[in-house]
Amino acid sequence: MAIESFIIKTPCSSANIGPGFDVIGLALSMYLELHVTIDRSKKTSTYPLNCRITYEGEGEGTDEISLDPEVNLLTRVALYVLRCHDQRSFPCETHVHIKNPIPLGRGLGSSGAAVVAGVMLGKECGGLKHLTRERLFDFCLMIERHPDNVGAALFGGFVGTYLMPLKPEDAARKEIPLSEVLPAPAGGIDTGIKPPEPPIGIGHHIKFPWAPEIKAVVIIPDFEVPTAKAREVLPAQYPRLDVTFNLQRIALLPVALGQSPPDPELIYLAMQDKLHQPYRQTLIPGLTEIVESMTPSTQPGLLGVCLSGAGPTILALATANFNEIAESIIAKFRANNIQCSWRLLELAEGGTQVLRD
Ligand SMILES: Nc1ncnc2c1ncn2[C@@H]1O[C@H](COP(=O)(O)OP(=O)(O)OP(=O)(O)O)[C@@H](O)[C@H]1O
Ligand SMILES: N[C@@H](CCO)C(=O)O
Repeated sequence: MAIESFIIKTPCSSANIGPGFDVIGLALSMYLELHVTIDRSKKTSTYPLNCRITYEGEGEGTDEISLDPEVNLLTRVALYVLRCHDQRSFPCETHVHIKNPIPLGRGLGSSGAAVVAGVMLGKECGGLKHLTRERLFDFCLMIERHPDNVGAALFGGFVGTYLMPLKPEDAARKEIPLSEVLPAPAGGIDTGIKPPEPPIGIGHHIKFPWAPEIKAVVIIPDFEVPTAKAREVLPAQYPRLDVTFNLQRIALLPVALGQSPPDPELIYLAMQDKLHQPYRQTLIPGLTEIVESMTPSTQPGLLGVCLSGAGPTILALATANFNEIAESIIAKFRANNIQCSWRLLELAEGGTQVLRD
């Protein structure tokens, strides 16, 4: 067949869910889509690396989204996977049309979704059938070092994620990133040299049950907080009491959110945090007030509220009165001169899918 086409569909995600900093991820029903066409009848291409990128959605036409395949986050990641398998460029001629409804830099895992869709694009374009989802997770972790968003976007559902310590010989490899997020994927600009393959089994995940009554209200402020900036405000060390506070709640969280019918008081308690939200208040005016004032007793239907990922989006888990809950949070942001939009989302169970006719 001269023309091959497929769609890669990856959910957005909310990380942390309060106490589970860099551990817990929740895949939600807003999807990044890549509509890919490979026209193998073409023997040469005028596009760099044989790849034409078109884009619609969040960030369209801005500097944040490059249409150069060596620069765009999604295609850079795909090239990293291809180059680890001795393929220097995309098949001739590849067209990737990106449809992205996930707002950038808002705490809904836009970069995690781009990284996951990118590794899947590399696998599909390269015909790399041997790459399992677990192995693709290793590739994702070479680019986005915290596993919560990428774990949820790749595997779907409500997940706990964890990293295995690198072996001493891998930790000594200069090209294995030890920082949180690489400025460029391992291997970087094409030097003609095969980039370093990720160590095997860097990251793992476990799926938790999710009560079907629970929906996610996401309130999205109209400004960005880049994840790197939201990590810079965190301290290098924490008081023991604060760590214990989070450990006690993270032990409750997966049980509390899996029980049907949900217990609002238990969930509210289980979603509290002292490790990242108090520090991020400096970047997100109104955050502490929202988290402290929104309770199941003041808002019927509400289960719990937290910062989504690195923010500024607020995640409210609820079983009813979604509109009232969203309006109440929007009013608190408005008092700080911040405008918001909101969406009602559901658990995205399946993770990243590749759809073919
Ligand atoms: N579909 C995409 N295509 C290309 N680049 C993207 C895409 N989605 C996100 N990005 C890149 O990722 C950056 C946002 O990443 P960042 O980690 O700061 O925020 P986030 O992933 O939205 O939030 P969080 O990690 O807190 O959930 C954007 O500025 C853009 O450079
Ligand atoms: N766990 C990460 C998620 C953001 O990508 C953080 O809170 O910084």
